[in-house]
Amino acid sequence: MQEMRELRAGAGLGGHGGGNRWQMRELAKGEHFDWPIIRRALEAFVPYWKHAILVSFVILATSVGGVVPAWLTQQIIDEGIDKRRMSVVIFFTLALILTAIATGLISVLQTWLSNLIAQNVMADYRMTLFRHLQRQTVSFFASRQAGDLVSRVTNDVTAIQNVVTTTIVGFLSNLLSIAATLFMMFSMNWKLAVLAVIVVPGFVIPTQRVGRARQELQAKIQEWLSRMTVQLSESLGVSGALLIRIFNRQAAEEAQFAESNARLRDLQVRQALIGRWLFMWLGMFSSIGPALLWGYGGWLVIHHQIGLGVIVAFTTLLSRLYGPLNQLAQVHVSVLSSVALFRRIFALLDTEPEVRDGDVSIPPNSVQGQIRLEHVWFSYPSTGEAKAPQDAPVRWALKDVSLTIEPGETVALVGPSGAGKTTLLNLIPRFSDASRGQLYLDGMDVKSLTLTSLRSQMGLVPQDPFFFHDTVVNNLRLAKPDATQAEMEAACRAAQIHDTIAALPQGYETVVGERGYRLSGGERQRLAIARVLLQNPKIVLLDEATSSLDTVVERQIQEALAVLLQGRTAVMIAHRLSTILKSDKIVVMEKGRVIAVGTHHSLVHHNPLYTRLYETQFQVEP
Ligand SMILES: Nc1ncnc2c1ncn2[C@@H]1O[C@H](COP(=O)(O)OP(=O)(O)OP(=O)(O)O)[C@@H](O)[C@H]1O
Repeated sequence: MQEMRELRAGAGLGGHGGGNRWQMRELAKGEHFDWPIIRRALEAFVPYWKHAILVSFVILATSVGGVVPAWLTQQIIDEGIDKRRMSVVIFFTLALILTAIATGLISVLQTWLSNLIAQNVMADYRMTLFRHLQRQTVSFFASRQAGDLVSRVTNDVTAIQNVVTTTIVGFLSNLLSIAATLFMMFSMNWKLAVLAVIVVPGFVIPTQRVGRARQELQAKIQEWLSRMTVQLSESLGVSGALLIRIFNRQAAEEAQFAESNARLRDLQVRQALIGRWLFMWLGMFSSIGPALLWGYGGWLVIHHQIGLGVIVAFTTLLSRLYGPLNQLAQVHVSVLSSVALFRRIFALLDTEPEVRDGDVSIPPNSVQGQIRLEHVWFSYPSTGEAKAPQDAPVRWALKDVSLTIEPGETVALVGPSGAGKTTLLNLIPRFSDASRGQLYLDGMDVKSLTLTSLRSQMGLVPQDPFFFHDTVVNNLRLAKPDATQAEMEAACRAAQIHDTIAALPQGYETVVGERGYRLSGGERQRLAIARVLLQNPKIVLLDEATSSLDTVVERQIQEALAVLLQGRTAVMIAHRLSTILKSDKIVVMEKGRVIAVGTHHSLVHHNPLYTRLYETQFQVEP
């Protein structure tokens, strides 16, 4: 629930409007003025210091420009109209028009500059985050929700816009506006200025209090809304609907919905009323303030202490005092919500990649393909929601695994679910590093090699191969960017997939993947094999699909595999008897340990676990 709320809070911060302020307040809850974070956040603005200085001058000009019309109006009334001097009236009227044009132009400049800074800082952060995420290991992504990461890179960063416009520019322009207004008021008439300032608490305090009450209600509304949304999406989805009907939960579901429905209704009525009272109060005050001004100011005019123009000027200045004061009173919320946002961004930036790059670069296909594991132990780091308590015993996914795979050998990893087969396979391309022990490629410690050169030596056929939403050609070219059409077709022929691709609507130019043309499981596997063939690595890592396939597809895959394995070192998580029979060596794993190594014949009647797997799990082709 908390995570969802964080997501929502992050999601909405880019926009403007009523809910936005609530979300900022929600984010700011429990936050404090964390100076190191504020300093680090400001560092991102350093490259744009010239723009920042310029924008400060522009804000100063807008603030001063905002009070000038009040002074000009006073001049028109007191020096022009009152003294019947038309030339003065014309002069100051023109000045009024020019000021309006000038402030309009300056405000455009301000918007342009502040957006330029915000968008640049945002683009910098997006790039830094994306680059940083590219350096993370696969298990980093396994332990996080994809949606959360996407939201950090998009929404959290988008919220930086808010930091610039609301927090920095807002703070500065409100402060300067108030200063300019007060200066103007006190220089016109200090007595009236004091009266105007006395009225301030009447404006600011109720707005603050009612604002807080509204936000608390809004928090409750959001909570009930989210409960309702969860219930709706669960109960109106096929699986949920099925579950509800099987367990006869319709009545209970209705009761639950009725409760959130009623709560929402009551809360929203209350929220609407709170708003009404505030508007009534503010409406009243925005009339009472000027009324008091007119009353007292009128007395001063009658006693010849001020001109009529001063009162008129004061009434326009009043709005320039109360609005900014109100906003300034809320600035701590936007500062704190910005701190919370940057804290989230920095937390992500500070996660060190689990796998560090080595220095030694080996040319592609220069290795023999010997893989050696020496006393390898591995435990998955616990992160996020799955974080284990400090004193919890380490859960080893691999325990003291020692194994040598000779060049050109085909090795099948077998074992029950959770035995550690995938974990072992993932250590070879360094998707993760062993917690203890060493892994060698041709006698070289894999940690000493650069990740790029290490990975270019090996091809991977995962259990459920993934293709980008792109053409077949571009998905194939991931393996070899300069592959010619002929090379690609040759690889696809060898992998028994050419005919299938040729028959697609646009042949090799058909878009496949996520929302493109859906290839079947067997087709995906063969296309993945073609991709590895194109890459032509010395080492092949393969996670065989568990699903049963029909005879034709099965034969096609076996033929494709036969080509793939020729002259290469292969480590396969095997599920099919035919694959296992073809391998030179079978490694039997259980609970993270290697319990036996041998051929099918040496194991089948001598290793009880292997015998059991053989009898129950290995899929025998029809
Ligand atoms: N990302 C992860 N985070 C934490 N634990 C994990 C992670 N992936 C796997 N494990 C745990 O590590 C152990 C070994 O898992 P692994 O996936 O290597 O087994 P496997 O033999 O490949 O199983 P299967 O045949 O079901 O895929 C299991 O206990 C599993 O729960």
